[in-house]
Amino acid sequence: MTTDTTTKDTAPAAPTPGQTVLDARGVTMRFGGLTAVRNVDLTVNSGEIVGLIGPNGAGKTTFFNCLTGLYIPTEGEVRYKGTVLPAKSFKVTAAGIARTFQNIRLFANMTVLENVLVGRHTRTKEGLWSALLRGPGFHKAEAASRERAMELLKFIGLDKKAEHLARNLPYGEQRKLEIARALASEPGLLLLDEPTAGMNPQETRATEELVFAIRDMGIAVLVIEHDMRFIFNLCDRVAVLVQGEKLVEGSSEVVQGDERVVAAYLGEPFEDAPGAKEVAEVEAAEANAATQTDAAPRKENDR
Ligand SMILES: Nc1ncnc2c1ncn2[C@@H]1O[C@H](COP(=O)(O)OP(=O)(O)OP(=O)(O)O)[C@@H](O)[C@H]1O
Repeated sequence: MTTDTTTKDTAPAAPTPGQTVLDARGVTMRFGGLTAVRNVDLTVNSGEIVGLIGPNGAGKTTFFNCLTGLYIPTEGEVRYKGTVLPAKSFKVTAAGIARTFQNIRLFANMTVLENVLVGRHTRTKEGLWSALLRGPGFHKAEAASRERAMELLKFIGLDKKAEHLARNLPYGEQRKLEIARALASEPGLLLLDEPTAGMNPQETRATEELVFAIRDMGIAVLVIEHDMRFIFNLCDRVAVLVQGEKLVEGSSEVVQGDERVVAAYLGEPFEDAPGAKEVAEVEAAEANAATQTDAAPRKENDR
């Protein structure tokens, strides 16, 4: 284990290099008779960007929900920096895990800045009475929060639109704003659920750069995405879920070259896959039958 001898004058989220930030063990989630996630182990270390991929319905979002206190896993344990996570999402955020959602969840009628300020509530110490009475402590805390929120907006390139209503932002910027709001809770681990969904190639490329910059700020990242180019460019490690189970985990090169992943993702049987020969025979027989039907003379009552 590495010993940290540096003084703590850096950003609060900066972890010890190589430290295990997330440690999920044996996570299983059942909904009645359906096992959406089965016995999944996954770690994320500081300084890492880890990808989670898999076909639709593989259990990726359910796994995220198990990590963030939205679901209590049927079995298994999730630790953040060595401590078992509480089973409430706001406590998970306070512990240091922030997330974005597959479907944008902004406050559409609030400004861009206000949306980020909402994300800071787990980091402000001022309580309800302080907020209601609006004493000096409240004003100081509010000014510090606004300053940090503006820093984050500058970081993601939305500072010039701080006073715009969230609903008036183009789609790609709304996704960025979600990331800024998640960062406002000063996480040590950021979970991104399909951050480039609906984006054009330029926006996707910019998001890639943004995720690298977030990692460089000392925040570990776990990202779900269907855009394979994005994932393989970005991630130090990629885990593949198929039907709730982890099929493969490794570097981008290892995962891309794994024929089971290609088969699971593209639904194409790989060479020597069980049943591949039978499928080929059936397809050949069907093609043959179709040719014969086309060639056969029509009967009188077919007209
Ligand atoms: N709350 C729930 N109740 C019952 N079944 C659920 C629930 N949430 C998810 N499921 C089921 O669990 C399985 C995994 O779903 P999940 O959304 O986690 O997959 P996913 O890999 O994130 O898919 P996608 O890539 O399409 O978002 C699916 O069969 C889904 O229908």
